Amino acid sequence: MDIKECGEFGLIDLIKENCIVEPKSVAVGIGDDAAVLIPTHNMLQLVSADMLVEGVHFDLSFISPFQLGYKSLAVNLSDIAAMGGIPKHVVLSIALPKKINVDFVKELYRGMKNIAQSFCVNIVGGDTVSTHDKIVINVTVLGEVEPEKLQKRNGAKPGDFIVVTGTLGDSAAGLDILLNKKDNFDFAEPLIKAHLMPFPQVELGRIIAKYASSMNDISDGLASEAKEIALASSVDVMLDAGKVPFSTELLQRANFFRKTPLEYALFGGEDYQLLFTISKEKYILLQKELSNCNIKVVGEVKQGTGNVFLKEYNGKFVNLEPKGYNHFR
Ligand SMILES: Nc1ncnc2c1ncn2[C@@H]1O[C@H](COP(=O)(O)OP(=O)(O)OP(=O)(O)O)[C@@H](O)[C@H]1O
Ligand SMILES: Cc1ncc(C[n+]2csc(CCOP(=O)(O)O)c2C)c(N)n1
Ligand SMILES: [Mg+2]
Ligand SMILES: [Mg+2]
Ligand SMILES: [Mg+2]
Repeated sequence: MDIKECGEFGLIDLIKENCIVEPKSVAVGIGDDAAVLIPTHNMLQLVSADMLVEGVHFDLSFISPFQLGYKSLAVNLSDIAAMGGIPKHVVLSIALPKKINVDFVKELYRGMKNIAQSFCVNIVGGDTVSTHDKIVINVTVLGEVEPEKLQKRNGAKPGDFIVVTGTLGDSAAGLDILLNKKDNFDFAEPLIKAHLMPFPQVELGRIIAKYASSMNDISDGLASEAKEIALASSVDVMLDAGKVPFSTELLQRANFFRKTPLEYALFGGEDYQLLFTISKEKYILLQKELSNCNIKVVGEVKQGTGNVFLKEYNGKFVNLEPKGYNHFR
């Protein structure tokens, strides 16, 4: 069905089913001038927003509407994970060209509701408007965190380890495959999945939050995110190239790509893994709690003034420019 037949209100009617998965904290959901939410006693409230623009963040020739819906929420839940919090609600605003098909919108929301359900997040409202050309999706996410678990970017201390979750560079390598329209080899599948459907590290973030001194999620690349922690904490960060964790898919097929795994990890972005600092004593406690350890020390925090240095494979230290993804460069 054409979107013109359905209209703005018909569209909202289609969207509003199955939006509330955890009704205890929602007094009013979709259907009024504003949603009414019931915060949990003694919890700090977190709010964050990230927008996705067609042609900048996604290309409809290689992302399905389901995947786009999923990813739009995933990148936002990742920011709540980076604060050590629990995502609770999302507000979804979409701008759609008139030529779009209603089935596209249904699939988009199926992707959104799929991830919302698995993270027990309510869709409590949004806005629907038309655009002349490109699709724009804006997500505002609301979350909660205990005051003692709140993780900011400014708590890194000299002597801390700097640590990442998961593997890095997969998403940027996956994007390269998609952009260059290379044939889909078996090994490419997990890399492409890392790009199209990143998994926000909420559960790990909750555990790390008990021990870490600062945290960030990796949207713009390791170099850029490390710089944000270094600047906010007024310290220097020393990253060790030899310690950056890579997936076997990326490592074994490194020759296949235009860039090295390290370049993808440092400057690629969209990994949506967590980068955090932690004292050496607390790192031992964290490792004990995470028996199936999916974290890796990639360097150390030193006294300083906001610089990031990289120990290259040859042992030489270089000043690392935060030349990750930057919208206006
Ligand atoms: N247009 C804006 N108006 C007000 N605040 C903004 C605006 N854009 C960004 N911010 C704020 O700037 C800070 C940094 O935002 P930024 O988007 O760089 O972080 P991020 O969401 O973690 O990264 P990314 O967008 O790459 O995932 C946040 O506090 C954010 O709320
Ligand atoms: C078609 C297409 N071209 C390029 C990219 C790469 N890209 C876009 S935004 C971004 C950083 C994160 O965004 P933000 O900082 O806005 O959160 C990256 C790495 C993509 N995903 N799709
Ligand atoms: Mg942002
Ligand atoms: Mg972030
Ligand atoms: Mg960014």
